[in-house]
Amino acid sequence: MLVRRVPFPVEVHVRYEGDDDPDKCTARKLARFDLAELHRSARATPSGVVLNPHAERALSPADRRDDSDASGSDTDDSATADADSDDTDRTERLIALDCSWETAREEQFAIRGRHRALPFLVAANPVNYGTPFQLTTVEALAGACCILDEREHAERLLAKFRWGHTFLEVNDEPLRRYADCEDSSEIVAVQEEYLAAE
Ligand SMILES: C[S@@+](CC[C@H](N)C(=O)[O-])C[C@H]1O[C@@H](n2cnc3c(N)ncnc32)[C@H](O)[C@@H]1O
Repeated sequence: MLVRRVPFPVEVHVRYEGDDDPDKCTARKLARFDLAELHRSARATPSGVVLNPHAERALSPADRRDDSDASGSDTDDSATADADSDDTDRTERLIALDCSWETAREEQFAIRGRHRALPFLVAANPVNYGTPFQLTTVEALAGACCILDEREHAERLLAKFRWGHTFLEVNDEPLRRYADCEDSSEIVAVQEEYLAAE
């Protein structure tokens, strides 16, 4: 099957819980620079690709295919899946939930959209440096942009953080390999290699 990838812009949205240290909050900083829109309730948050570490399906380039078969091959896995997404809307929306890791339980992610977990990537922020999977909001959004072939957008987001470029450096190889994958199952196979080497 021919898969056509069309470059189209990514909108960055954050469901902002506000229970984390505001001075260290990466989502607030993104919003200050107009790089993300914060939403105070799930209801006010638009639907899109929800970055959810509890999701069963891994984010993959298939999540932005301009291909009507893509929804059949990589369907929504969440009870909160978007029922009213508009196929003609060419803007991909990435949604993160900014809250403290202590409160980031599964039920917190009751946000409309296609829920996706990020594959193995390590944090580069000073608080969790070197920890796999537990990324800050900006790292998660930037990682997702790279997987969706929007590396420049990732660089724009991370440029506001002193340590931002380190995230792309330490994850350079996996991010490039993930971006070359076809779908979620390929991503998981690549991820296995990194997990085995841990
Ligand atoms: C729990 S919050 C912590 C935010 C932190 N206080 C900050 O200032 O950036 C991080 C958010 O990034 C996204 N995220 C982080 N790691 C992820 C992963 N492995 N898979 C999917 N999403 C992830 C989720 O939306 C998650 O709720």
